[in-house]
Amino acid sequence: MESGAGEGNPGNSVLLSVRDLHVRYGRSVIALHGVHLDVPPDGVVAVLGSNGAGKSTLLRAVSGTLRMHRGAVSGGEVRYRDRRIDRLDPAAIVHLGVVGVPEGRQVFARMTVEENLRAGGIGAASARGRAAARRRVHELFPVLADRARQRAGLLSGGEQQMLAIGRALMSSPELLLLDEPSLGLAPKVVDRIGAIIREIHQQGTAVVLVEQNAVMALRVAEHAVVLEVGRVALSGPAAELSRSEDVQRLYLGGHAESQAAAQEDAALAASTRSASRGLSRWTG
Ligand SMILES: Nc1ncnc2c1ncn2[C@@H]1O[C@H](COP(=O)(O)OP(=O)(O)OP(=O)(O)O)[C@@H](O)[C@H]1O
Repeated sequence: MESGAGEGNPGNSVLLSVRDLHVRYGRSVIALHGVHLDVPPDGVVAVLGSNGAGKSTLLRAVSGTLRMHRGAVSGGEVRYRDRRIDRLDPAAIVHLGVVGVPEGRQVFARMTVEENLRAGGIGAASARGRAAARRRVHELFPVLADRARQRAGLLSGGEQQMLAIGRALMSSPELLLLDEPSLGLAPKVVDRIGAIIREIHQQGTAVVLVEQNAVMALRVAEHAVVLEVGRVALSGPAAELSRSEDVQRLYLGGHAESQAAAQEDAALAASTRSASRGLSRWTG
């Protein structure tokens, strides 16, 4: 299989490379058992799976935040631009260009929208860089410009999610880690968030998208992996995964229209790529 989700070709075509990653919480919980993931530069990779499969754990291992949750990498490695990052602290990883948006829209509720964005831009290299990032955020999310002086806690759920993503974009990341951005949002808002993630990707930012909403994720992503109890059970191009019987039964079940739409969108995304790639079933 080419670079993308699952096991790929380490090298220049890979921005993020997760190899044989094992993660524990305390002594007794083993959350990941040898996970592989590749993200190409400018790629969007979805990580699907049900509750407790290990999706957030994988993002925490990449963003360096495992320790905040009493977790630790117990084997394998995470490389970003071929540099080992699994022993770095979260601030150093942000500095390299990898920024996460944790599950649950953790905006600073008592601060204004503008103050939230400013907080996200603190690490930006220059005032000019911050201004350019703010322009980009306001273009992607005009509501954040309209509500600049409003307290973030008064925004709707969807607007708070937009603010959380906008705040992450303020440091102009190369790789954005999104943990369940659709959680608890109405279908129309989910569609809007999905469209914005695509736009962010088209502007040149790579994305790892953790989602339980497989319909949305397979529309947005080029590649996807399915985690089952801490292992990669399936990986491949999103178009092929959305045709897979297992994925349809377990994650797209009963949504015939959604399945068709996801397949159509994923096929469209796939048609823009020249190489044809195969679906891998993981057994390890
Ligand atoms: N801080 C923690 N301490 C102990 N166990 C944890 C901790 N965080 C997660 N786990 C366990 O690790 C496993 C993977 O959890 P994780 O949150 O990564 O799954 P997930 O796929 O993101 O699930 P969800 O979609 O429900 O967020 C689960 O068994 C979970 O109970």
